[in-house]
Order: sequence, then C-alpha cells, then structure tokens
Amino acid sequence: MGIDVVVEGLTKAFGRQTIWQDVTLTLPAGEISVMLGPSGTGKTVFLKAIVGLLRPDRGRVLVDGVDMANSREKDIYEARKLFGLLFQDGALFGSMSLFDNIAFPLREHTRKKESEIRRIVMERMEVVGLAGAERKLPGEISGGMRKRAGLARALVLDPQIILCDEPDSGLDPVRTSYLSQLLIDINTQLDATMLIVTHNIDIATTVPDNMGMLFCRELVAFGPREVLLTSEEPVVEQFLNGRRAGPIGMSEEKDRATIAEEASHGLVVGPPTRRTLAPQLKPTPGLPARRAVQRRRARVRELLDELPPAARAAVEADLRDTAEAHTANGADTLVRTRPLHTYEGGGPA
Ligand SMILES: Nc1ncnc2c1ncn2[C@@H]1O[C@H](COP(=O)(O)OP(=O)(O)OP(=O)(O)O)[C@@H](O)[C@H]1O
Repeated sequence: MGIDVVVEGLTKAFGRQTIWQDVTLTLPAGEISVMLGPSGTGKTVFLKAIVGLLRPDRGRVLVDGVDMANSREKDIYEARKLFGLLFQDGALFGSMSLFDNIAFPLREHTRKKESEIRRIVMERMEVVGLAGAERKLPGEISGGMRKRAGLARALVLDPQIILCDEPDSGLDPVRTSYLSQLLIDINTQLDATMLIVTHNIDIATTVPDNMGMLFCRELVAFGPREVLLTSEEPVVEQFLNGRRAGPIGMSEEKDRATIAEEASHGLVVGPPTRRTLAPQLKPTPGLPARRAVQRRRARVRELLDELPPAARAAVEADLRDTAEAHTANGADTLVRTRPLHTYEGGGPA
C-alpha cells in the first residue's frame, strides 16, 4: 500500500520571488490527489520539493520517516526509490529504445538479473498499452505513446508514491479520457499514493479522491474532491469554469484597477455556477475495487463535521449511494468498456 506524504509549513523562494509559503497538507496513503493552479503558481516546483529535487526554504516533507526537505542527500536518494516520477515531457533518453528507457531505473537502482528486468518491463509496458513497441525509439512514436512510456518507467520500481506532472499535456480529448482511466487502473493495481498536477478539468473532476489548488503564493484549499467541486471560492470557481471574470489574470492575480476596468466593460463575476458533481471513475471491469475507496470513506466520514455544507451534502450523498449500490450489487458497480491495451487507437506501433 502507498504511504502518507506529510507536508508541513513548506515555503520556497527563488531569490526574492516567493513561489509559495506555508503549504501544509497530507496526501493520504493510496489515494489519488490532484493539484490545480494557474500557470506559474509553482506546481512543478511543489512536486520537485516533495521528492527532494529542490530544497525548500522552510518546512518539512515527511515520507516514511525521512524528511525530504532537510535530510542528508544520501537518505533523500534512498527515499526517492519509493517514488515513481512522470515529468511533463516523459523525459525519455532519445537514443535508447523504449525497452531500455523503461528498464533504466531497474538497471540503475537494483541488482536484478536481465531476465527479471525483462519480465517487469514487459509487464509494465502491457499495463500502459505499449506491448509490441519495445524496440521503438522515442522519436519514432507519438506524444501520447511517449507519455505512456514515461508512465511505464515511473512504475517499474513498484513505487509507493507516484507524482505526475501534467500527464495529459499534448494529448487529444479522447486520449486524455483513456489516460484518466489508466490512472485509476494503475492506482487500483498498485494502491500507490498519487499526486497529479493538471490543468485538465475532466481529469481533475473524475480521477482524484482529493483536490488542492495553489494561487497567489498560497495553498488556497486541499481536501476531499467534494470540497473544491462544490466550492464558491471565486478563484476555484473561476478556474474550474475556465472563465475570464474573476481574480485570476493573464499573469496570475489581477490588481484592483484591472478588475474595475473589466467591470466597466461588463466583465463581472456572476453568481457561483452550480456544477453537477461528476462521478469519480471506477476501475476497468475485471479489476478489483480500489482499496483506497473504503479507506477514504472511513477517513472522510470522520471529517464530515468540518466540511462546508455543500461538500458535506455531496459526501453524504456519495456514502448513501455507495451503500445502496453495495446492497443492490454486492460490490461496486464497474464502468468501462475497453481493455487497457487499446488505450491509444491503433495499439502498439
Ligand atoms: N530553478 C529555478 N530557478 C528559478 N526560478 C524557478 C526555477 N524553477 C521554477 N522557477 C520559477 O518558479 C515559478 C513556478 O514555476 P512552476 O514551473 O513550478 O510553475 P507551474 O505552476 O508548474 O506552471 P505551469 O502550469 O505553467 O507548468 C515560475 O515563475 C518559474 O520561473
């Protein structure tokens, strides 16, 4: 099972530019969380700080007893083996075949025999729908396939924590929805703690158990998905609805003069839009139920009294529906029509 990632009072600046300050949250073990935020608010920097690739100025990141922010480099390096990382471009080595790219962490960090490496690589390539493409070079495949190769590489060390930076960038809407399903299925199979940075509202609304948002050097919110999805906080509303009216400007926050000028041109923030809460995706039929779901239900039930009324009502409705579905079906209803290996039309090249 994945492990908790506990972030306490994290602050990072580059010179005089504060990126974010006093960020405190816990990524619950085995659950999927999404971090939203306008461009430039420091989401990538946040992922790098969690995995110890960037040292914050203050605060701690606790992973399995190791403080990824303040420990010795040697201890951070060891703890990093718990992570699978997918950065924006897949970060593949251009001169290596997909097989060698995906095998790289195993050859680098383990003493496994080649036969064992082969077994693991082929298994992970199958999971992400790349079976048959082992000999291809990154330059010979589509962007979507490169993403999936990056994801396969992130999975070979059986990570307990998976960090994905914009896994959907450059993907068309159909491939993005397959990717959403793949992320849910990976979580089902590995029960790993996952943090996904994305601008894609479909992924944000259908994949995670928890959502957070960075804006204006602060963590605006972090909590069960129902909290952000029912939030009337102007910045969250504006972001989830993709509107110009609101506090987010072209280069992060708007100043008062801009807001006043926009109002004089008729661009005003209206009443909050009532969004219907999109249901969270379920694992592909044939896979077991996600273990995180039961744990999360128990956890969120304990939080009910602290949630805003709309979020509490949404959580209660979910708890009720699930109880009814269990009674009716004897198990969670599973929705999905295709096997994983047909994820990107045409299958392996
Ligand atoms: N190594 C660095 N040195 C100096 N400044 C940096 C460094 N890395 C990032 N920054 C700055 O930190 C800020 C946040 O960058 P980051 O890439 O984390 O934003 P983001 O929220 O991930 O953006 P996007 O959504 O566009 O990918 C930017 O202003 C960036 O220029």
